[in-house]
Amino acid sequence: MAIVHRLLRSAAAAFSPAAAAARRGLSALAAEQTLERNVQWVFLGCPGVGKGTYASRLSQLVGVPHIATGDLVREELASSGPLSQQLAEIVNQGKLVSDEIIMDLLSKRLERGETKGESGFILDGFPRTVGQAEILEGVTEIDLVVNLKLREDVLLEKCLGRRTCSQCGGNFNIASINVDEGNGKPGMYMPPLLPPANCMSKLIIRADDTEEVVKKRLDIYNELSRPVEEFYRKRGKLLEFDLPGGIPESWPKLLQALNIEDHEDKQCAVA
Ligand SMILES: Nc1ncnc2c1ncn2[C@@H]1O[C@H](COP(=O)(O)OP(=O)(O)O)[C@@H](O)[C@H]1O
Repeated sequence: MAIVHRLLRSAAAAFSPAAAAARRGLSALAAEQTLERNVQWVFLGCPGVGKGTYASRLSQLVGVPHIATGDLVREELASSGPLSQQLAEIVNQGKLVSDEIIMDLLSKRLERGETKGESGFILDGFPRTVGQAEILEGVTEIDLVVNLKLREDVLLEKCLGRRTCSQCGGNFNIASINVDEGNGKPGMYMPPLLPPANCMSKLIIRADDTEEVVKKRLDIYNELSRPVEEFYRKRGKLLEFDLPGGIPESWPKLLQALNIEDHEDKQCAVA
């Protein structure tokens, strides 16, 4: 991890073609830390698919940090630091932040984690372009990439239903999705994930979760992030996962696909 954040930082500072060759040379150094370490996974998927929800649950189960670059961007935005105005304009238009800024935020986050003894990670929202995937590949080994998939009309509804508690930071979703396919095809039911009563009056909506901006983010995903799926598919690292429904239905199936047992879930079920 120490190596990963240092290398990401040097990647952030070195965006010239001449630096590309040097970056490739760094991979040998990074390989040292793949011998004995925690998992290094990536979650891909369109806005609203549930990357944050599933990556966060898995990170608790596997014992590695869940690092969402969207959260890092929002923290920076809220900090009213020198970048916040610039970031607000980009994010609220649904556009991508520059690689340089993202690398800088990510390497700082990894560095903070390292001082707390963290190792391994589940990345959510990074890499989002083939360029970012190449940089990541140049600095460390990714073991597995989970590609979460859901139909586009449902994604929009899910984004519009997202709510966050401004006090506890909990993420909820008020959308109740019930797609009836007809023609004998299986429908899809995703119950809302409602907040507890004490969060109800403190719910906020992300500024970029408006219909116009979500549509723009979906377009950008299709243009710039979809090729990242192919990048990892070619390397045999992509696990495709079609979400069958809401969390109660999808979570056990995702664990099954990942070959992971959730003992706590079983204990809860028994209790
Ligand atoms: N890896 C990244 N590269 C560029 N911009 C990013 C990246 N991660 C997050 N962002 C910025 O932060 C915003 C919110 O990210 P995120 O919470 O991951 O959104 P989404 O719900 O669209 O997956 C993005 O629309 C983008 O502006």
